[in-house]
Amino acid sequence: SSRYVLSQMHPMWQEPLAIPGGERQSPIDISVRKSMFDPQLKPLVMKYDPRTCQQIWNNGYSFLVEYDDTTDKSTLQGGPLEDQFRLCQFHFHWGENNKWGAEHTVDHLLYPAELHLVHWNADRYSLFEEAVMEDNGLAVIGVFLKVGKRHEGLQKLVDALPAVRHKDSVVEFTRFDASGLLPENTQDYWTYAGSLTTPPLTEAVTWIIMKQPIEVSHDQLAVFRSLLFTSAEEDVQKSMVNNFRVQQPLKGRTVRSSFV
Ligand SMILES: NS(=O)(=O)c1ccc(B(O)O)cc1
Ligand SMILES: [Zn+2]
Repeated sequence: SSRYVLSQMHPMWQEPLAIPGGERQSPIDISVRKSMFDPQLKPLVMKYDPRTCQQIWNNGYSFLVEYDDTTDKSTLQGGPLEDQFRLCQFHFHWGENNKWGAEHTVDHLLYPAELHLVHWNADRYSLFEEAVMEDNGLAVIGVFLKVGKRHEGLQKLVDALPAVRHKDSVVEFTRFDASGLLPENTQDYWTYAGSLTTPPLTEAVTWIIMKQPIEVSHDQLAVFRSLLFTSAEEDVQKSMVNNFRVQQPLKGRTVRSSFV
């Protein structure tokens, strides 16, 4: 077909000028030596029920694996959190090559991709849309991806991606265990107060960034890059790559660690 596939050299969208508050924006670089060990941080407790997994949706920024969050079947609690949060979706950010793509960095170390498991505070709010406006409304677990051996748990998801190649496409996707995407060690993490990294950029997120990355194969990551930012009707197709936000000022925030 006469369609062109362009790879973008810049993050996916221009930064809006004024951001609400702008005091706790994400993503950030995590300086290991400047983070503070907090012995009062509790173990994280993830209880994800694969039966709550519903579909994959290409929203034009990333692909979202969406969960039924109308009950307390898939939850996150513990760690820095005082309340119980419900899993509503997970998605990824990645680059056009394996040199960059993640949103957070650790001592400026770049990873090729980053997984975000998005949860909202169901003890205090009744809908995600409500919680997204509150400073204790959301909790997002970030997991770095590095290129190495094939990730068996990811393959079912990778095989479904061609069905959501274009923006606004949806495919049924059920019985997927999100905990299979977590690293073996989920007790070593950094946590800080931040924001969504795509519009509406609201400062509602308690970030929990895992220290241990997961390994995925080069070929698995290459399938992410076969997705498109653009819908099927558009003449010029744009590869969905570099869908990460530029890093934001720390503005005096402290990053705490659960480990020494
Ligand atoms: N990239 S992120 O995890 O900060 C995130 C999560 C959810 C939404 B959203 O539902 O608009 C936007 C960004
Ligand atoms: Zn994200």
